[in-house]
Amino acid sequence: MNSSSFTTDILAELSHTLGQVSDETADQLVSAMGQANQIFVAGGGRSGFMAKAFVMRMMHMGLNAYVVGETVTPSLEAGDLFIVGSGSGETGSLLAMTEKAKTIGATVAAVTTNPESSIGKLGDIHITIPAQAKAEGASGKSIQPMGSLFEQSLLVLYDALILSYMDKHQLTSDTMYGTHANLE
Ligand SMILES: O=C([C@H](O)CO)[C@H](O)[C@H](O)COP(=O)(O)O
Repeated sequence: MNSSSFTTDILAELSHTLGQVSDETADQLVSAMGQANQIFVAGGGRSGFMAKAFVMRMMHMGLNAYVVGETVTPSLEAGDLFIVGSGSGETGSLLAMTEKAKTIGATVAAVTTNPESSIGKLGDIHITIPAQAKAEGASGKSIQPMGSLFEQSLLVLYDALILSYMDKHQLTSDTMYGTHANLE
């Protein structure tokens, strides 16, 4: 098979997977983004790359959003929003952070493949992306290796949340471009 056939298959997987994500829970997260003083997004490995992309867009929209683990990221406080994206919902460092965020009094939003996972169960808001998680093996849910389908779906979901927030707050690409980095 050539790469364009694989592209078609990947897009079909994304469409099928994201078509099953609940609008209701996604809307809950968009509302929480509007209410929080500060927003923290965590993710490991490739899920962490998607967190960085999401935080960049939230910054463009004027939100106080931070990637967990960066040197300039401040303290989480009670009432802040902590968003964790983890396909397995079991990554140890993320589980420890989620437990701490909960103890501090943050609202926890968990995006995982499994609401019954250790991280999923801690979510005040839980969004389920019904993709294959990294250690699931040949699940039949994806032709792609490991957690690729989850990680791609996570980026598209995060971008959909951005569009929803923009729509609710009458933001445009032009206004957001005003906060884009000018040292690049
Ligand atoms: O980078 C990843 C790996 O390549 C799996 O495809 C994962 O995103 C990373 O290991 C974090 O795992 P999850 O917390 O299960 O998303």
